[in-house]
Amino acid sequence: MKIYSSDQMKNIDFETIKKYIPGNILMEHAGIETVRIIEKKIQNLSEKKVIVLAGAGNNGGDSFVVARGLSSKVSKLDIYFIGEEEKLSEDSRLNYNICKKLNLNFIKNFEELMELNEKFKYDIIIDGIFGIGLNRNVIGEHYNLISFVNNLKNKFVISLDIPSGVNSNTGEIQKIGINADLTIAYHGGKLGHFLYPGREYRGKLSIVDIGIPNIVESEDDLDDIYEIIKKEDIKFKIRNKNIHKGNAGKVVCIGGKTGFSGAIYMASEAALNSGSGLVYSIIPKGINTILEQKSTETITVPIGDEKREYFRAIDYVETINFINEIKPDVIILGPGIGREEETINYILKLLNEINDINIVLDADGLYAIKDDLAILYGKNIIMTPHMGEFKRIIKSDIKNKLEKAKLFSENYGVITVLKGADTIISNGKKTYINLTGNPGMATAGTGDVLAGIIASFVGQGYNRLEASKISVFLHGYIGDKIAEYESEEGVTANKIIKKIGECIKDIKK
Ligand SMILES: NC(=O)C1=CN([C@@H]2O[C@H](COP(=O)(O)OP(=O)(O)OC[C@H]3O[C@@H](n4cnc5c(N)ncnc54)[C@H](O)[C@@H]3O)[C@@H](O)[C@H]2O)[C@@H](O)CC1
Ligand SMILES: Nc1ncnc2c1ncn2[C@@H]1O[C@H](COP(=O)(O)OP(=O)(O)O)[C@@H](O)[C@H]1O
Ligand SMILES: [K+]
Repeated sequence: MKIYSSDQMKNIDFETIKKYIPGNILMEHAGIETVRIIEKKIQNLSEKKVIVLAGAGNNGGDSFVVARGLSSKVSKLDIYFIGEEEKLSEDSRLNYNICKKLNLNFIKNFEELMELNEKFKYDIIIDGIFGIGLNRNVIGEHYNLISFVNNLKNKFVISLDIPSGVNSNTGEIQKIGINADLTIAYHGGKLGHFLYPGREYRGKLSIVDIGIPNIVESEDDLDDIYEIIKKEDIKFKIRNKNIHKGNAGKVVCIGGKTGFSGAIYMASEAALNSGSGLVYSIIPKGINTILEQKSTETITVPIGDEKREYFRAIDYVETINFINEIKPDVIILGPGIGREEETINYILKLLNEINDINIVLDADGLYAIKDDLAILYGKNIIMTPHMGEFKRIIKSDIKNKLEKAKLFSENYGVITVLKGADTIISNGKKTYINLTGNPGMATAGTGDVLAGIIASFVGQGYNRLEASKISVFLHGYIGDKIAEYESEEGVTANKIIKKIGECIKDIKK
């Protein structure tokens, strides 16, 4: 499902108003649709005492329409306008004046608001303080107002378009944000509704149509496309009836060192359980015995001498020879591989040699390239960093992480799967935010499993972006199933592997 950045949304509003529908009609739609949703969702509405908080922008304008629509349907309604009348936009002023003419009660100042609340105890708060026009940190009287709302007891907070204080592009909180129970968004979801921490602030999300004609978006070919991944967007390919293991996807996992054999084991098992025909694990010989005992279907390919506990640079020759011989569809490079200097050189030498094969670069494979990013150019790479690994690579903080992941993908020609509670997948043009998964997945090895699933789907012929999208959704979906059957605490990487098949079936339904 498509979602929007604030610039895209502003542009859509602008084009609609310029060519087709006046702003005050859009505002009317936004406000009236909001009233309709409130009537549907709030029981005993006629008994409720409502305070409408209106800011100086068009979000405030929407709230004047809501105030007018709700005033006769509730037991008490007051408006607190935090702004200057002279600075209101034409559309907002129109609705402000209607509220005045209707003699709706405007609260004079913050002190009066507190007094009235003491007396009546508002039970519904309409938040029209800021919408997608928020462009700086919230301070002063706005800060105090938001803090006042968040501290109220027994209230139901409804934010118009986006909770005030949440940045609609990044989901970041601009110093303080309204903690909403329900957000009613106009025309479409915004990035800030789905990226944390904004995702936690917005409560339930309802998206309403405000009458923007379809033609506006077809005329406006958006350069960047943002989507959240829905179950119905996941399309698994039908497996060809006469395939054999040699052409059902050949995956090579490269990684492991003493103490970290589990990572490569889990990546390989995840690949197998996602449908790959053949999975090989290239590992330092020193851990071969352990891995052979654990794996039954995976073919282990030990490299180096008996005591070799980690890869050395020279091992790349043997590795490349093997790769040239078996011609895999995809290589996972990095799980459990470690950070020995020799190993880093091994990884860099390998990457220099491999040009046409798909690579999932994970874990310490990402550590190895952190000072040699040019090595990524011209290759078919999916990178799967978590936030810490990504920070190390881009050498900056991860504020505005979506934009940074998108830019990185564009600049280096890779697909970035930036893992977290709101995993972001981008090829630089198209960017997805994933909604599946839960805090139970913050446990050792779940990342290795994801790398294995992604590689498996790449190997089965899905394009890299599609494979990443499907895998991230599926991985989180399985985590959610385990949390539902057992508990979030019960989620482990091994359980995720075991449920891959069942959940693929589930998603196909
Ligand atoms: N006509 C339109 O374009 C439509 C706009 N709509 C509404 O309009 C909203 C966007 O309206 P605006 O662009 O006017 O923006 P907002 O209503 O979000 O507010 C922006 C105003 O707040 C000020 N501001 C921003 N950050 C501030 C801060 N931290 N502290 C104090 N003041 C701050 C800005 O200078 C500006 O005056 C949408 O979210 C939506 O609710 C909808 O009514 C649909 C139609
Ligand atoms: N709070 C969370 N909500 C949803 N998914 C999460 C959460 N925390 C972690 N995950 C997922 O779990 C996986 C963890 O991967 P990673 O950090 O690489 O762990 P490891 O290195 O232990 O395998 C990622 O896919 C991430 O998206
Ligand atoms: K708002």
